[in-house]
Order: sequence, then structure tokens, then C-alpha cells
Amino acid sequence: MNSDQIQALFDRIAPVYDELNTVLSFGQHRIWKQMAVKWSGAKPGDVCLDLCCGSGDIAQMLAEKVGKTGQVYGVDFSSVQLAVARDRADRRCLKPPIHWVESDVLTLPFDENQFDCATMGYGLRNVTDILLSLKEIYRVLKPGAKAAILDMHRPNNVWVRSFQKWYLDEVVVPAAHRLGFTEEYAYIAPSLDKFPTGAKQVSLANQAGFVSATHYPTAGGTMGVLVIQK
Ligand SMILES: C/C(=C\Cc1cc(O)c2ccccc2c1O)CCC[C@H](C)CCC[C@H](C)CCCC(C)C
Ligand SMILES: C[S@@+](CC[C@H](N)C(=O)[O-])C[C@H]1O[C@@H](n2cnc3c(N)ncnc32)[C@H](O)[C@@H]1O
Repeated sequence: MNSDQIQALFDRIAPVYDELNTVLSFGQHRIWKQMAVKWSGAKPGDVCLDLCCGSGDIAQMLAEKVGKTGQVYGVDFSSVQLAVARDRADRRCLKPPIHWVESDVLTLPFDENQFDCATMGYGLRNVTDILLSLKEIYRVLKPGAKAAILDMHRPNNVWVRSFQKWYLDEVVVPAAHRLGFTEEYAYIAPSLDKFPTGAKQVSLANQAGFVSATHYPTAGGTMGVLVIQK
């Protein structure tokens, strides 16, 4: 899929996105997202960036962490996801208010060395150029700052991998089919098949210039968080 097709896909599924994530992950996605926020090192007063923010779960968690002296920027190229994000955050009257930015994360509209931390949830697997995306994150982070990148992962254990494939094909796609989004959710499995493993992600992060990079598998290896430091 090219970038326009990915953007259109996330525009289309925006109305069902949050609820399906909660149902299909049994609410666990919020725990995985909190892990990424914690490992990004976000603290009160920080200026943080949430890339591929979608409907804004992680940006909201960052806003709670940085408090009213901090700032949070949520970036996504799907205007419909951003509208959902803005609406959800407005209803919570968060302090600080989150700056919602419509942009491609491969060409971020920010100067270099601007952010104290960054997060990305389920975004890296969807960008068309992973190395370029990591280089852009590197460019906008301050020296010493960290980013935590959460995404699905292919587990090493063959039984868990079989379960994951079965779950995606036989639970996720049929659930989405009932809502009219078969193709959109059928895209997850092949995108995961070609997504680099944790070790390869570490190598790409090093290539992008990060001084340290560690991949932490979670949820039996079906998810992973790549933690990188500039
Ligand atoms: C946060 C989740 C999904 C995000 C997501 C990412 C994408 O790239 C998409 C692309 C296209 C359409 C939708 C999405 C999308 O929603 C929720 C995770 C749901 C997973 C499908 C759940 C996978 C669960 C694992 C097999 C392990 C289950 C462990 C559980 C604790 C029992
Ligand atoms: C699976 S959603 C994740 C949303 C949110 N981070 C979460 O964890 O729920 C992926 C998001 O990445 C966005 N995205 C994918 N590629 C992008 C790109 N190149 N630039 C900006 N946003 C992108 C999509 O529009 C979508 O909202």
C-alpha cells in the first residue's frame, strides 16, 4: 500500500477504531501504551511528541505525565483520526491542551533538537520508509532524549505465532467484517509479516544514529516496544 492508501484506510476506520482496539485486545492496548509512555522517560514540564497519534490515546497519557508546565504535540496524517483525537481530548479538558498537527511523520514540521521525548504507537509498521522515520525522530529529539515505539511483533515461539495468526485471521478480520471493514483489518497480518523483527529494528535505529536501542517484547512476544536514545 502506498502512503495515500494508508491515509485513506485510517480515515475510513476512524469511527470504529477505538472500540475495536479495546474489544480485540481485551483492554490490554492501554497497558501497552502506558508502557511506551513510561519508557519514553516523559516527566513533568517536558515537551513531548506523539507520532502517528491516531485518536490520541498516547498523547493524552503524555499530557497527564507532563502536567500543566509541559507540552504535547500529536502528529498524524489522517484528518479524520485527528478530529476524533481533538474531540476526545476536548471532552476531558486536559492540561496542557494537546497541539494536534496534521502531517506526514516522514517530513516533520519541527526544528531539530526540540523534544524531550517521543512516542509512536502502531505507526512504524504503517510508514512507507522505516529508516527515514527513525531518522526524522532522531532529528527532532534533543541529545540524550528517548523515544519509545510500540507495535505488534512476530513472536519467536511457533505456538504463540500460530495463535497470533489465527487470532488476526479468525477473530480480528471477522469482527471488522461485521462493521464493513474487512479489507482494512485484513491488511494487519501482511503488514506484520513484512515488519522487521526486534533485532532488525535495533539495527535500523543504530543506522539512524541512536546511541542506544533496545527492543522489549511483551504480551508473549505479540507486541514489542523499541526504546531508543539520541
Ligand atoms: C492497538 C491495537 C491495534 C492497532 C492497529 C494497528 C494497525 O496497524 C491497524 C491497521 C489497520 C487497521 C487497524 C489497525 C489497528 O487497530 C489493538 C490490538 C489488537 C490486536 C489485533 C490484538 C492482537 C492480540 C494478540 C494476538 C495477542 C492477544 C493477547 C491478549 C492479551 C489476549
Ligand atoms: C494503527 S494507528 C495508531 C494510532 C495510535 N497511535 C494508537 O496507538 O492507537 C496508525 C496511525 O498512524 C498514522 N500514520 C501512518 N503512517 C503515517 C505517516 N506517514 N504520517 C503520519 N501518520 C501516519 C495513521 O493515520 C494512523 O492514525
